[in-house]
Amino acid sequence: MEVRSRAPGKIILAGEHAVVHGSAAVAASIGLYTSVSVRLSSPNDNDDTLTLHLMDVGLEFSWPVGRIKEMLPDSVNNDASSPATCCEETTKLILTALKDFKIPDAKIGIASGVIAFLWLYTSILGNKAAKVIVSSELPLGAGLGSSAAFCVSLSGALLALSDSVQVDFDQEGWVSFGEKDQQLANRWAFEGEKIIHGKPSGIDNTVSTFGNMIKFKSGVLTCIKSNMTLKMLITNTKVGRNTKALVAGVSERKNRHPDAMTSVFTAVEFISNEFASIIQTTTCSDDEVVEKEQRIRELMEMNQGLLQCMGVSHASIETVLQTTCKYQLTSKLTGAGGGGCVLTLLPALLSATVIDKVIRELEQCGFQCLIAEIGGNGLECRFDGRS
Ligand SMILES: Nc1ncnc2c1ncn2[C@@H]1O[C@H](COP(=O)(O)OP(=O)(O)O)[C@@H](O)[C@H]1O
Ligand SMILES: C[C@@](O)(CCOP(=O)(O)O)CC(=O)O
Ligand SMILES: [Mg+2]
Repeated sequence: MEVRSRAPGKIILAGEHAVVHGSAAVAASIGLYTSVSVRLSSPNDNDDTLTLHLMDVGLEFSWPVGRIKEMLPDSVNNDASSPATCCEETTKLILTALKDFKIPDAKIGIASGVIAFLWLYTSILGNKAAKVIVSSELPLGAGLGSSAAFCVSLSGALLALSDSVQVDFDQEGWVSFGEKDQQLANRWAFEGEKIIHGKPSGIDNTVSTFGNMIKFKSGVLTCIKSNMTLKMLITNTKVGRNTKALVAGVSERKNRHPDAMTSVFTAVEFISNEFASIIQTTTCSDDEVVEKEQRIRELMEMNQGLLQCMGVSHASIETVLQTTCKYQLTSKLTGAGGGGCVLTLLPALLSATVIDKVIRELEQCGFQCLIAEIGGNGLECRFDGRS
Protein backbone atom coordinates (compact mmCIF):
# COMPACT_ATOMS: atom_id res chain seq x y z
CA MET A 1 0.00 0.00 0.00
CA GLU A 2 1.45 3.38 -0.96
CA VAL A 3 0.55 6.87 0.18
CA ARG A 4 2.02 10.15 -0.97
CA SER A 5 1.71 13.44 0.86
CA ARG A 6 2.98 16.95 0.39
CA ALA A 7 3.29 20.00 2.63
CA PRO A 8 4.37 23.55 1.72
CA GLY A 9 7.20 25.75 2.93
CA LYS A 10 6.49 29.18 4.36
CA ILE A 11 7.62 32.76 4.65
CA ILE A 12 7.42 34.67 7.91
CA LEU A 13 6.22 38.18 7.07
CA ALA A 14 6.72 39.50 10.61
CA GLY A 15 7.69 38.17 14.02
CA GLU A 16 10.23 35.33 13.65
CA HIS A 17 12.20 34.54 16.82
CA ALA A 18 9.96 36.84 18.91
CA VAL A 19 7.21 34.24 18.31
CA VAL A 20 9.33 31.67 20.18
CA HIS A 21 9.11 34.01 23.20
CA GLY A 22 5.34 34.49 23.04
CA SER A 23 4.93 37.45 20.63
CA ALA A 24 2.57 37.32 17.65
CA ALA A 25 3.93 36.57 14.16
CA VAL A 26 2.45 36.54 10.65
CA ALA A 27 3.29 33.79 8.15
CA ALA A 28 2.08 32.46 4.80
CA SER A 29 2.52 29.17 3.00
CA ILE A 30 4.38 29.27 -0.32
CA GLY A 31 3.93 27.19 -3.45
CA LEU A 32 7.04 25.03 -2.88
CA TYR A 33 6.48 21.59 -1.38
CA THR A 34 8.17 18.71 0.38
CA SER A 35 6.77 15.37 -0.77
CA VAL A 36 6.88 12.03 1.00
CA SER A 37 5.99 8.63 -0.35
CA VAL A 38 5.51 5.68 2.03
CA ARG A 39 5.11 2.17 0.66
CA LEU A 40 4.40 -0.49 3.25
CA SER A 41 5.96 -3.85 2.45
CA SER A 42 3.60 -6.73 1.82
CA PRO A 43 4.42 -10.35 2.85
CA ASN A 44 5.20 -11.09 -0.84
CA ASP A 45 8.01 -8.49 -0.79
CA ASN A 46 9.98 -10.67 1.62
CA ASP A 47 11.61 -7.50 2.90
CA ASP A 48 12.01 -6.90 6.62
CA THR A 49 13.62 -3.48 6.52
CA LEU A 50 12.60 0.13 6.96
CA THR A 51 14.35 2.24 4.31
CA LEU A 52 14.52 6.03 4.22
CA HIS A 53 15.71 7.66 1.00
CA LEU A 54 16.46 11.40 1.33
CA MET A 55 16.65 12.45 -2.32
CA ASP A 56 17.71 16.08 -1.69
CA VAL A 57 20.89 15.10 0.11
CA GLY A 58 21.51 11.81 -1.68
CA LEU A 59 21.47 9.73 1.51
CA GLU A 60 19.80 6.40 2.18
CA PHE A 61 19.27 4.75 5.56
CA SER A 62 17.94 1.31 6.26
CA TRP A 63 17.23 -0.66 9.43
CA PRO A 64 16.02 -4.24 9.94
CA VAL A 65 12.68 -3.91 11.76
CA GLY A 66 14.00 -6.06 14.64
CA ARG A 67 16.77 -3.50 15.20
CA ILE A 68 14.18 -0.71 15.36
CA LYS A 69 12.27 -2.48 18.10
CA GLU A 70 15.51 -2.77 20.10
CA MET A 71 16.48 0.85 19.46
CA LEU A 72 13.06 2.40 20.16
CA PRO A 73 11.12 0.06 22.44
CA ASP A 74 8.94 2.89 23.80
CA SER A 75 7.91 4.65 20.62
CA VAL A 76 6.82 1.44 18.84
CA ASN A 77 4.21 1.19 21.58
CA ASN A 78 3.05 4.82 21.25
CA ASP A 79 -0.53 5.61 20.34
CA ALA A 80 -0.79 7.40 16.95
CA SER A 81 -3.72 9.45 18.21
CA SER A 82 -1.71 10.92 21.15
CA PRO A 83 1.41 12.83 20.03
CA ALA A 84 4.34 12.18 22.36
CA THR A 85 7.67 13.94 22.86
CA CYS A 86 10.97 12.24 22.06
CA CYS A 87 13.07 12.42 25.25
CA GLU A 88 16.74 13.43 25.24
CA GLU A 89 17.85 9.89 26.09
CA THR A 90 16.11 8.44 23.01
CA THR A 91 17.56 11.22 20.81
CA LYS A 92 21.07 10.30 22.02
CA LEU A 93 20.39 6.60 21.47
CA ILE A 94 19.33 7.15 17.86
CA LEU A 95 22.24 9.52 17.27
CA THR A 96 24.66 6.82 18.42
CA ALA A 97 22.99 4.28 16.13
CA LEU A 98 23.30 6.75 13.21
CA LYS A 99 27.11 6.65 13.53
CA ASP A 100 27.00 3.36 11.54
CA PHE A 101 25.87 5.35 8.49
CA LYS A 102 28.87 7.73 8.45
CA ILE A 103 26.93 10.86 7.43
CA PRO A 104 29.47 13.24 5.80
CA ASP A 105 30.41 16.26 7.98
CA ALA A 106 28.92 18.69 5.44
CA LYS A 107 25.53 16.95 5.82
CA ILE A 108 25.58 16.36 9.59
CA GLY A 109 22.51 18.63 10.07
CA ILE A 110 20.51 15.87 8.37
CA ALA A 111 20.96 13.65 11.46
CA SER A 112 18.26 15.60 13.36
CA GLY A 113 15.88 15.08 10.42
CA VAL A 114 16.55 11.33 10.51
CA ILE A 115 15.92 11.23 14.27
CA ALA A 116 12.63 13.10 13.72
CA PHE A 117 11.75 10.59 10.98
CA LEU A 118 12.43 7.56 13.21
CA TRP A 119 10.47 9.08 16.08
CA LEU A 120 7.44 9.91 13.93
CA TYR A 121 7.53 6.65 11.98
CA THR A 122 7.79 4.32 14.96
CA SER A 123 5.33 6.31 17.07
CA ILE A 124 2.68 6.35 14.33
CA LEU A 125 3.22 3.03 12.50
CA GLY A 126 5.25 0.94 14.96
CA ASN A 127 7.99 -1.20 13.45
CA LYS A 128 6.48 -2.10 10.07
CA ALA A 129 8.75 -2.68 7.09
CA ALA A 130 8.44 0.04 4.43
CA LYS A 131 10.20 2.21 1.86
CA VAL A 132 10.01 5.95 2.49
CA ILE A 133 11.16 8.53 -0.04
CA VAL A 134 11.45 12.25 0.73
CA SER A 135 12.08 14.99 -1.82
CA SER A 136 11.65 18.74 -1.66
CA GLU A 137 11.37 21.82 -3.87
CA LEU A 138 12.56 23.89 -0.89
CA PRO A 139 16.17 24.81 -0.15
CA LEU A 140 17.12 23.03 3.10
CA GLY A 141 18.19 25.19 6.05
CA ALA A 142 17.43 28.51 4.31
CA GLY A 143 14.54 29.93 6.36
CA LEU A 144 11.68 28.68 4.19
CA GLY A 145 10.55 26.06 6.72
CA SER A 146 11.92 22.89 5.10
CA SER A 147 12.10 21.24 8.54
CA ALA A 148 8.40 21.88 9.17
CA ALA A 149 7.37 20.80 5.64
CA PHE A 150 9.41 17.60 6.21
CA CYS A 151 7.70 16.86 9.56
CA VAL A 152 4.20 17.79 8.32
CA SER A 153 4.37 15.76 5.11
CA LEU A 154 5.81 12.77 7.01
CA SER A 155 3.17 12.96 9.75
CA GLY A 156 0.46 13.26 7.09
CA ALA A 157 1.57 10.21 5.09
CA LEU A 158 2.12 8.08 8.21
CA LEU A 159 -1.21 9.03 9.76
CA ALA A 160 -2.97 8.33 6.46
CA LEU A 161 -1.68 4.75 6.75
CA SER A 162 -2.69 4.45 10.40
CA ASP A 163 -6.17 3.94 11.85
CA SER A 164 -6.09 7.36 13.50
CA VAL A 165 -7.35 9.56 10.64
CA GLN A 166 -10.05 9.22 8.03
CA VAL A 167 -8.95 10.18 4.55
CA ASP A 168 -11.31 9.74 1.61
CA PHE A 169 -8.95 7.90 -0.72
CA ASP A 170 -11.68 7.33 -3.29
CA GLN A 171 -11.17 10.94 -4.37
CA GLU A 172 -8.90 11.57 -7.36
CA GLY A 173 -5.71 13.60 -6.91
CA TRP A 174 -4.59 15.48 -3.82
CA VAL A 175 -6.93 15.26 -0.81
CA SER A 176 -6.92 17.54 2.24
CA PHE A 177 -7.39 16.18 5.75
CA GLY A 178 -10.46 17.17 7.76
CA GLU A 179 -9.83 19.75 10.49
CA LYS A 180 -9.48 17.24 13.37
CA ASP A 181 -7.02 15.14 11.38
CA GLN A 182 -5.09 18.27 10.33
CA GLN A 183 -4.76 19.13 14.02
CA LEU A 184 -3.41 15.65 14.80
CA ALA A 185 -0.87 15.83 11.94
CA ASN A 186 0.13 19.31 13.13
CA ARG A 187 0.70 18.09 16.70
CA TRP A 188 2.89 15.19 15.52
CA ALA A 189 4.81 17.52 13.19
CA PHE A 190 5.44 19.82 16.15
CA GLU A 191 7.03 16.87 17.99
CA GLY A 192 9.31 16.40 14.96
CA GLU A 193 10.13 20.13 14.84
CA LYS A 194 11.14 19.95 18.52
CA ILE A 195 13.81 17.41 17.55
CA ILE A 196 15.11 19.63 14.70
CA HIS A 197 14.66 23.15 16.19
CA GLY A 198 15.14 22.52 19.91
CA LYS A 199 12.52 25.08 20.95
CA PRO A 200 10.12 25.74 18.08
CA SER A 201 7.22 28.16 18.39
CA GLY A 202 5.01 25.91 16.25
CA ILE A 203 4.31 28.59 13.62
CA ASP A 204 6.13 26.76 10.79
CA ASN A 205 4.39 23.39 11.21
CA THR A 206 1.03 25.16 11.71
CA VAL A 207 1.20 27.21 8.50
CA SER A 208 2.55 24.20 6.59
CA THR A 209 -0.36 22.04 7.81
CA PHE A 210 -3.19 24.54 7.36
CA GLY A 211 -1.78 26.61 4.47
CA ASN A 212 -2.95 30.17 3.63
CA MET A 213 -1.91 33.16 5.73
CA ILE A 214 -1.99 33.05 9.52
CA LYS A 215 -1.32 35.06 12.64
CA PHE A 216 0.17 32.89 15.36
CA LYS A 217 0.73 33.60 19.04
CA SER A 218 1.53 31.19 21.88
CA GLY A 219 0.26 28.16 19.97
CA VAL A 220 -2.98 29.85 18.86
CA LEU A 221 -3.64 30.29 15.16
CA THR A 222 -5.86 32.95 13.58
CA CYS A 223 -6.64 32.72 9.87
CA ILE A 224 -5.97 35.92 7.95
CA LYS A 225 -8.37 36.70 5.13
CA SER A 226 -7.03 39.31 2.74
CA ASN A 227 -7.97 40.70 -0.65
CA MET A 228 -4.55 42.35 -0.95
CA THR A 229 -2.12 40.63 -3.34
CA LEU A 230 1.23 40.58 -1.58
CA LYS A 231 4.11 39.98 -3.94
CA MET A 232 7.47 39.15 -2.39
CA LEU A 233 10.81 38.48 -4.00
CA ILE A 234 12.63 35.73 -2.09
CA THR A 235 16.42 35.95 -2.22
CA ASN A 236 18.41 32.97 -0.99
CA THR A 237 21.82 34.21 0.13
CA LYS A 238 22.92 30.55 0.05
CA VAL A 239 24.72 31.13 3.34
CA GLY A 240 24.02 27.96 5.31
CA ARG A 241 22.81 28.17 8.89
CA ASN A 242 21.01 26.13 11.47
CA THR A 243 17.73 27.20 13.06
CA LYS A 244 18.38 25.36 16.34
CA ALA A 245 21.65 27.27 16.94
CA LEU A 246 20.11 30.65 16.02
CA VAL A 247 17.05 30.13 18.25
CA ALA A 248 19.35 29.12 21.13
CA GLY A 249 21.52 32.22 20.51
CA VAL A 250 18.50 34.53 20.86
CA SER A 251 17.49 32.81 24.12
CA GLU A 252 21.03 33.28 25.47
CA ARG A 253 20.89 36.99 24.57
CA LYS A 254 17.55 37.20 26.35
CA ASN A 255 19.09 35.62 29.46
CA ARG A 256 21.91 38.19 29.39
CA HIS A 257 19.62 41.22 28.79
CA PRO A 258 16.12 40.19 29.90
CA ASP A 259 14.57 43.68 30.05
CA ALA A 260 16.00 44.95 26.77
CA MET A 261 15.10 41.75 24.91
CA THR A 262 11.59 41.65 26.38
CA SER A 263 11.09 45.18 25.03
CA VAL A 264 12.35 44.06 21.61
CA PHE A 265 9.87 41.14 21.60
CA THR A 266 7.04 43.47 22.67
CA ALA A 267 7.86 45.86 19.82
CA VAL A 268 7.72 42.91 17.40
CA GLU A 269 4.29 41.98 18.77
CA PHE A 270 2.97 45.46 17.81
CA ILE A 271 4.56 45.14 14.35
CA SER A 272 2.96 41.73 13.70
CA ASN A 273 -0.47 42.89 14.90
CA GLU A 274 -0.32 46.01 12.72
CA PHE A 275 0.90 43.94 9.75
CA ALA A 276 -2.04 41.53 10.14
CA SER A 277 -4.57 44.31 10.47
CA ILE A 278 -3.27 46.14 7.34
CA ILE A 279 -3.51 43.07 5.12
CA GLN A 280 -6.94 42.14 6.50
CA THR A 281 -8.56 45.50 5.71
CA THR A 282 -10.40 45.44 2.39
CA THR A 283 -8.66 47.53 -0.24
CA CYS A 284 -10.56 49.23 -3.05
CA SER A 285 -8.51 51.86 -4.91
CA ASP A 286 -4.91 51.96 -6.20
CA ASP A 287 -4.19 54.84 -3.80
CA GLU A 288 -5.23 52.68 -0.87
CA VAL A 289 -2.91 49.89 -2.06
CA VAL A 290 0.01 52.33 -2.31
CA GLU A 291 -0.69 53.66 1.19
CA LYS A 292 -0.87 50.13 2.65
CA GLU A 293 2.36 49.11 0.90
CA GLN A 294 4.07 52.16 2.40
CA ARG A 295 3.01 51.10 5.89
CA ILE A 296 4.08 47.49 5.27
CA ARG A 297 7.49 48.72 4.08
CA GLU A 298 8.00 50.64 7.31
CA LEU A 299 6.96 47.66 9.40
CA MET A 300 9.38 45.39 7.51
CA GLU A 301 12.18 47.92 8.04
CA MET A 302 11.45 48.11 11.79
CA ASN A 303 11.19 44.32 12.09
CA GLN A 304 14.55 43.88 10.33
CA GLY A 305 16.12 46.41 12.74
CA LEU A 306 14.79 44.44 15.71
CA LEU A 307 16.04 41.14 14.23
CA GLN A 308 19.45 42.78 14.05
CA CYS A 309 19.06 43.66 17.77
CA MET A 310 18.43 39.94 18.39
CA GLY A 311 21.75 39.14 16.67
CA VAL A 312 20.36 37.12 13.75
CA SER A 313 21.24 39.30 10.75
CA HIS A 314 24.31 38.51 8.63
CA ALA A 315 26.63 40.32 6.19
CA SER A 316 24.93 38.53 3.27
CA ILE A 317 21.50 39.71 4.47
CA GLU A 318 22.83 43.29 4.77
CA THR A 319 24.09 43.05 1.16
CA VAL A 320 20.57 42.13 -0.01
CA LEU A 321 19.10 45.05 2.00
CA GLN A 322 21.59 47.52 0.48
CA THR A 323 21.11 46.19 -3.06
CA THR A 324 17.31 46.37 -2.96
CA CYS A 325 17.44 49.79 -1.24
CA LYS A 326 19.14 51.19 -4.38
CA TYR A 327 15.82 50.48 -6.15
CA GLN A 328 13.78 52.03 -3.29
CA LEU A 329 12.69 48.54 -2.24
CA THR A 330 12.43 47.30 1.36
CA SER A 331 13.63 43.91 2.58
CA LYS A 332 13.79 41.86 5.76
CA LEU A 333 15.19 38.43 6.59
CA THR A 334 12.69 35.60 6.88
CA GLY A 335 12.94 32.52 9.12
CA ALA A 336 15.84 32.14 11.50
CA GLY A 337 18.29 34.48 9.69
CA GLY A 338 22.07 34.15 9.99
CA GLY A 339 22.12 33.83 6.17
CA GLY A 340 19.27 31.97 4.48
CA CYS A 341 16.48 33.89 2.75
CA VAL A 342 15.45 37.56 2.57
CA LEU A 343 12.04 38.94 1.53
CA THR A 344 11.68 42.05 -0.62
CA LEU A 345 8.25 43.65 -1.03
CA LEU A 346 7.45 44.12 -4.73
CA PRO A 347 4.84 46.91 -4.88
CA ALA A 348 1.85 46.23 -7.16
CA LEU A 349 2.77 49.09 -9.51
CA LEU A 350 6.49 48.21 -9.76
CA SER A 351 7.55 47.75 -13.38
CA ALA A 352 8.80 44.39 -14.64
CA THR A 353 11.97 46.16 -15.85
CA VAL A 354 12.90 47.22 -12.31
CA ILE A 355 12.16 43.71 -10.99
CA ASP A 356 14.43 42.21 -13.67
CA LYS A 357 17.20 44.70 -12.85
CA VAL A 358 17.15 44.07 -9.11
CA ILE A 359 17.09 40.29 -9.64
CA ARG A 360 20.05 40.53 -12.03
CA GLU A 361 22.05 42.59 -9.52
CA LEU A 362 21.26 40.18 -6.67
CA GLU A 363 22.22 37.20 -8.82
CA GLN A 364 25.52 38.91 -9.67
CA CYS A 365 26.25 38.84 -5.90
CA GLY A 366 25.90 35.04 -6.08
CA PHE A 367 22.37 34.96 -4.61
CA GLN A 368 19.42 33.03 -5.98
CA CYS A 369 16.04 34.78 -6.51
CA LEU A 370 12.55 33.37 -6.74
CA ILE A 371 9.00 34.68 -6.70
CA ALA A 372 6.72 32.07 -5.11
CA GLU A 373 2.96 31.90 -4.90
CA ILE A 374 1.87 33.07 -1.41
CA GLY A 375 -0.93 31.47 0.63
CA GLY A 376 -1.74 28.15 -1.09
CA ASN A 377 -2.97 24.83 0.32
CA GLY A 378 -1.45 23.10 3.33
CA LEU A 379 -0.98 19.35 3.90
CA GLU A 380 -2.47 17.06 1.23
CA CYS A 381 -2.33 13.31 0.56
CA ARG A 382 -2.98 10.96 -2.31
CA PHE A 383 -3.39 7.25 -2.54
CA ASP A 384 -1.40 5.37 -5.14
CA GLY A 385 -3.06 1.96 -5.08
CA ARG A 386 -2.74 -1.31 -3.26
CA SER A 387 0.00 -3.82 -3.91
N1 LIG B 1 13.90 17.20 2.34
C1 LIG B 1 14.62 16.95 3.44
N2 LIG B 1 15.41 15.86 3.52
C2 LIG B 1 16.12 15.61 4.64
N3 LIG B 1 16.12 16.40 5.75
C3 LIG B 1 15.37 17.50 5.74
C4 LIG B 1 14.58 17.84 4.58
N4 LIG B 1 13.95 18.98 4.84
C5 LIG B 1 14.32 19.37 6.10
N5 LIG B 1 15.17 18.48 6.64
C6 LIG B 1 15.76 18.59 8.00
O1 LIG B 1 15.56 19.93 8.45
C7 LIG B 1 16.83 20.60 8.64
C8 LIG B 1 16.73 22.07 8.21
O2 LIG B 1 15.87 22.73 9.11
P1 LIG B 1 16.13 24.18 9.65
O3 LIG B 1 17.52 24.35 10.13
O4 LIG B 1 15.02 24.46 10.60
O5 LIG B 1 15.96 25.11 8.34
P2 LIG B 1 14.65 25.42 7.48
O6 LIG B 1 13.48 24.86 8.22
O7 LIG B 1 14.59 26.92 7.41
O8 LIG B 1 14.86 24.86 6.12
C9 LIG B 1 17.81 19.79 7.81
O9 LIG B 1 19.13 19.92 8.29
C10 LIG B 1 17.26 18.37 8.00
O10 LIG B 1 17.63 17.83 9.27
C1 LIG C 1 13.12 31.51 14.12
C2 LIG C 1 11.75 30.85 14.04
O1 LIG C 1 10.78 31.83 14.44
C3 LIG C 1 11.42 30.41 12.61
C4 LIG C 1 12.43 29.47 12.03
O2 LIG C 1 12.13 29.15 10.68
P1 LIG C 1 13.16 28.34 9.77
O3 LIG C 1 13.42 27.05 10.40
O4 LIG C 1 14.41 29.17 9.66
O5 LIG C 1 12.45 28.20 8.42
C5 LIG C 1 11.72 29.67 14.99
C6 LIG C 1 10.32 29.14 15.35
O6 LIG C 1 9.34 29.93 15.31
O7 LIG C 1 10.23 27.97 15.68
MG1 LIG D 1 13.05 24.98 10.30
